[in-house]
Amino acid sequence: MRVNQLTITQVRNLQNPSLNFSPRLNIFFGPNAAGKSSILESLYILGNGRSFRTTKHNNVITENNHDFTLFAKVESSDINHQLGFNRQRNGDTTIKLNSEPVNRLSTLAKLCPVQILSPEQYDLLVKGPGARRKQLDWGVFHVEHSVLEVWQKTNKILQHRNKLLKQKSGYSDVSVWDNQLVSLSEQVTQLRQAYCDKINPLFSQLCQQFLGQLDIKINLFPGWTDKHSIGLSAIYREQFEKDKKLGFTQSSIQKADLKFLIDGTKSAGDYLSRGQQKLLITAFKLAQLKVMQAYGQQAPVFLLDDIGAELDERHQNQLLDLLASQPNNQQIFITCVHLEPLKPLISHCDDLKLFHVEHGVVKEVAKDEIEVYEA
Ligand SMILES: Nc1ncnc2c1ncn2[C@@H]1O[C@H](COP(=O)(O)OP(=O)(O)OP(=O)(O)O)[C@@H](O)[C@H]1O
Repeated sequence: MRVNQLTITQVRNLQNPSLNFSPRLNIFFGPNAAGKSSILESLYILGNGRSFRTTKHNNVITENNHDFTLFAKVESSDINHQLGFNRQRNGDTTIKLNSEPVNRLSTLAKLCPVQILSPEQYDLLVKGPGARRKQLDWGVFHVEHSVLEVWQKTNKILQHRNKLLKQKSGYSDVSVWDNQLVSLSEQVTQLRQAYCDKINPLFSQLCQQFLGQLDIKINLFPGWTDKHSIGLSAIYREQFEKDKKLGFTQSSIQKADLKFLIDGTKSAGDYLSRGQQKLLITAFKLAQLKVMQAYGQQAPVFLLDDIGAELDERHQNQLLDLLASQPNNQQIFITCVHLEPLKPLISHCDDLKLFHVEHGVVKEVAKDEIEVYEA
């Protein structure tokens, strides 16, 4: 998938730019607080319906305005589409695809897969399991769209079961749902496990590149522990009284987690330095990108926010080499303050666009003009 054109209206400090992008590499450079990340935020919203920086949509709307609008021309599976996204301060959202209203965010996600690596995500290992599960499920969905229906059914039954548990219903009433719940939970787990099996060799290889000889792998925790291999049905039977007391199902796909383990046992979050954790997350995101390139319906747009901020020179160069070796159908958007470290990537790539951003004004700059800005 690629974004060919984007018009941004009333997003943060941006002065309503209308931008034509390169299908390969787009670099936004300029001083702090210029508006660079706000452009990536707009691209991210196109594919996810929400920001990666805030859970509050209203923060994205330019102060003293009522709404923001994004209008994009995108190419998805070789078909051109026009995509519009408008969000009002009162929460009303209108999404239009080729002038037709879109009611489901999953339609956006299928059409415009967007992956991001930003400083906000470097603490993924030490955050709660929810953030890791989100990353996992994002990857599973983009390799196997059918998982969405299974998730939705599973979550509906879980909600119903939890309601009965809260009402202190008896075992016979609650367990009516268990067979179906177990079967659906196993389907979700199988798809998650299949994704982990796909990503692990690519992830380990990238970790070796970034972190040296450490043996790091991803392990899926399905959401329950089955020490005696009794199966989920028996676990539900065993845990019923405790579930009833708590008022919810303790063992479920909603408790799943991705464990990043060193030598199969040590938790990477407890063992690695902050810097190493950042490299691990970078390797994980790149592995997700590679899985999608290999198995997904289409390659996602890859956003790299503040590329120079968190990595030392050697690792930044490794990342840039990896970006330079991405396949031709991989569209990349990068933000940075200074272009100097990116010069090898810039000279290597023929099909790139550079944009200078300052005080919310975005201006396309030719390769031979950049010295003026870097002076
Ligand atoms: N709702 C808003 N309305 C107007 N301006 C806003 C709004 N929200 C944030 N801003 C301002 O927009 C500017 C753009 O921030 P942004 O994070 O996009 O810049 P940046 O170029 O990525 O900066 P950095 O290099 O420091 O990460 C900031 O000055 C911020 O204070």
